[in-house]
Amino acid sequence: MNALAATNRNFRNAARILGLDSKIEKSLMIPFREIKVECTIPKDDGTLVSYVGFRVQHDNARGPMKGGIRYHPEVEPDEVNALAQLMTWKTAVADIPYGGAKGGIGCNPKDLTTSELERLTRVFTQKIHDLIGVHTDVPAPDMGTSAQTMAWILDEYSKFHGHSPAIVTGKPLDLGGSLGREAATGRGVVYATEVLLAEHGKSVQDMSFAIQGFGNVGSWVAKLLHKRGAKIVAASDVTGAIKNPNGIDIPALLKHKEETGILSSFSGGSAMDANELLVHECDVLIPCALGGVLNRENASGVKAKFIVEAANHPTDPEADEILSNKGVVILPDIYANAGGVTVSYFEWVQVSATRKRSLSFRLRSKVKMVS
Ligand SMILES: NC(=O)C1=CN([C@@H]2O[C@H](COP(=O)(O)OP(=O)(O)OC[C@H]3O[C@@H](n4cnc5c(N)ncnc54)[C@H](OP(=O)(O)O)[C@@H]3O)[C@@H](O)[C@H]2O)C=CC1
Ligand SMILES: O=C(O)CCC(=O)C(=O)O
Repeated sequence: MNALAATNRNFRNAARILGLDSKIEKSLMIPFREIKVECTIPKDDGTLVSYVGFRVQHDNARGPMKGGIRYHPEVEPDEVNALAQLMTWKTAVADIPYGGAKGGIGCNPKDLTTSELERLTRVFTQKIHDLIGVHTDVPAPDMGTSAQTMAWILDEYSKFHGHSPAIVTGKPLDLGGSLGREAATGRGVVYATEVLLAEHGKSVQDMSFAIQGFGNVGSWVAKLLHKRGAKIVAASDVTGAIKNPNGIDIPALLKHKEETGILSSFSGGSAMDANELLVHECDVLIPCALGGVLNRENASGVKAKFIVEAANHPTDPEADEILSNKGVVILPDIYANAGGVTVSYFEWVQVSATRKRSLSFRLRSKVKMVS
């Protein structure tokens, strides 16, 4: 199902349960602003290449709009709209004073060199700099982007608006980033999983896990679950999946992924098709990659008793229904993966407070000098 149709359908159901006024319901389904920009850059060999960048600002009733920037070939307007809407609900569920936004560029970052990625990020920032702001819309990393991407945005934005460390979160520590932001989404997913299992009289040590995606979120989930004694029986990235019924040696897999970038060539397990991971024998399935991966085609084959949505909207509403009828317990994305944006909020407050303190210090020094 189309990502926006799915998100709207879930929202309409929630609005019905809440008894929300139909006019408010309608207004909350229309984004505050949709931005679409052309980003042309010279490649390293001098040829020009063009990409389309998006930023959707969904709602700011509760505070500045907040959400990641994704670099992925499948980035398109409906998906970004859906992700922006989810950010509004997520920041509300986490009770942090933010609204929701999301952005992205339809590109494959693996096909671009570091200098090409830098140029692309800077051009995108030039195109949207007057529509984002430290008190209006604050980007962060998402799929295919990192602290380095945030550093480029910060630097480019600051050329127009003066040094503005609060314009992005998830930035490097040296630029005012927060300790723990990189691990925060995965850590939050693990905390949420522990609480969910405890409610069902279980613990992570008793359970077997399958993890789809081994990037920022998936690798931290695997690392932290493994540390707690959980058995991870399957893991995947875009190159494929591996399984080991006795439990994968996660530190060795992390090292292998870091060194080769290819999870599926890991020798500590047997290879399996990436899609098979979703229907693999396990107690807990944790999708940590793309949206819509659980759908009406594969939902009836899911063996897991629990699904923790670390990715954004990994479960189509149709799959939701099939899985719920099977008694599978699903922990929704807007709760399960809210650890990232929560630490982003701390980073933003921290850097805003530091800047205010340093400005007032400079002002006091000036006043002293004058008197
Ligand atoms: N980063 C954050 O703080 C937050 C992220 N999220 C959500 O979590 C999800 C993952 O984000 P993040 O970890 O940051 O992204 P990354 O880009 O760091 O990692 C994405 C991972 O997914 C893998 N992948 C891509 N396509 C497939 C596929 N078809 N099958 C299996 N694996 C696949 C990638 O493989 P490969 O390594 O080979 O490229 C990579 O390992 C997204 O839905 C994102 O919106 C939610 C909240 C916050
Ligand atoms: O940290 C942030 O501001 C946003 C994280 C994000 O994009 C998400 O939660 O999906």
